[in-house]
Amino acid sequence: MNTTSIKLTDLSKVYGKYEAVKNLQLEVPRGELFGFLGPNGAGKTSTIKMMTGLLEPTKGTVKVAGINIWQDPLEAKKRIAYVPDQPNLYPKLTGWEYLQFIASVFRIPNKKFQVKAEELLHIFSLTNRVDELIESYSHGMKQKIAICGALIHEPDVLFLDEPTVGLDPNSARSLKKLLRELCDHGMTAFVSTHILEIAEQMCDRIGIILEGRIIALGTMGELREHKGSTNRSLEDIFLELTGGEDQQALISEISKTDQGDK
Ligand SMILES: Nc1ncnc2c1ncn2[C@@H]1O[C@H](COP(=O)(O)OP(=O)(O)OP(=O)(O)O)[C@@H](O)[C@H]1O
Repeated sequence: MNTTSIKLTDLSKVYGKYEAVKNLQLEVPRGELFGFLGPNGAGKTSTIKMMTGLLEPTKGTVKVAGINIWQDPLEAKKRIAYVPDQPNLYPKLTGWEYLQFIASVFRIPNKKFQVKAEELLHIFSLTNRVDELIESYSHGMKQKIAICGALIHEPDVLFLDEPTVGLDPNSARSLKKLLRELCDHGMTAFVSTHILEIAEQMCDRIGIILEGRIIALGTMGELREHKGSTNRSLEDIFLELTGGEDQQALISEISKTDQGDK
């Protein structure tokens, strides 16, 4: 059985003359909850879009669930789901109609759809709002219905861009718990986030991307070991690796000077 769920080989993206993603090599095994971190502009969204068939790579290959997404996009897309940070929904559909629409695209039998949809809506406390138009939903509710839509066809690989931004603490906790359970049952999740606490708490492995290259990869324990200390937080490691520590020191210096000036 092939246990590699995502495989990137030499994946690169050049915009004009700017190399945004540089020769990425990465393997994510089946069932892993992988956290993809990096500062603004590091290349996270470009990478995820290439992995989900939305942006053509300049060079290199992406395999998801053993399928090359650029050679066999239809087959690959049956196995994956992607929730962008600003999901595109249909405002004039109700939440239930939206889920029905997704289920029809994936040809899910009605009975199976009903059970799955009700289960997901319950997890995200949307059951009572499902007959309202999506345009009346709050930002967090829109995000939650997008996540329900992504999970309705039980994808092998789920890509999430900043999934907890806009979610209240209860919903964020439900999402974390659900992702863990789904990954324990064999789904693979590739989650890009700026919220380091989330990556630290829930991801099996973390990859840090900077200027288009993966500069660190491993479990929290491995990242700490690599940096030579067992009790460092992901924030410390991230800031050190991405050069944010210098900025942090500068900010402290400036704020000291400001206070001294008063
Ligand atoms: N369509 C485009 N044309 C030109 N340059 C682009 C385009 N899309 C992204 N870039 C550039 O590529 C680099 C990587 O962008 P990308 O959106 O992948 O980063 P990111 O890590 O997702 O950033 P953020 O955390 O701010 O969302 C940035 O320098 C960005 O300006």
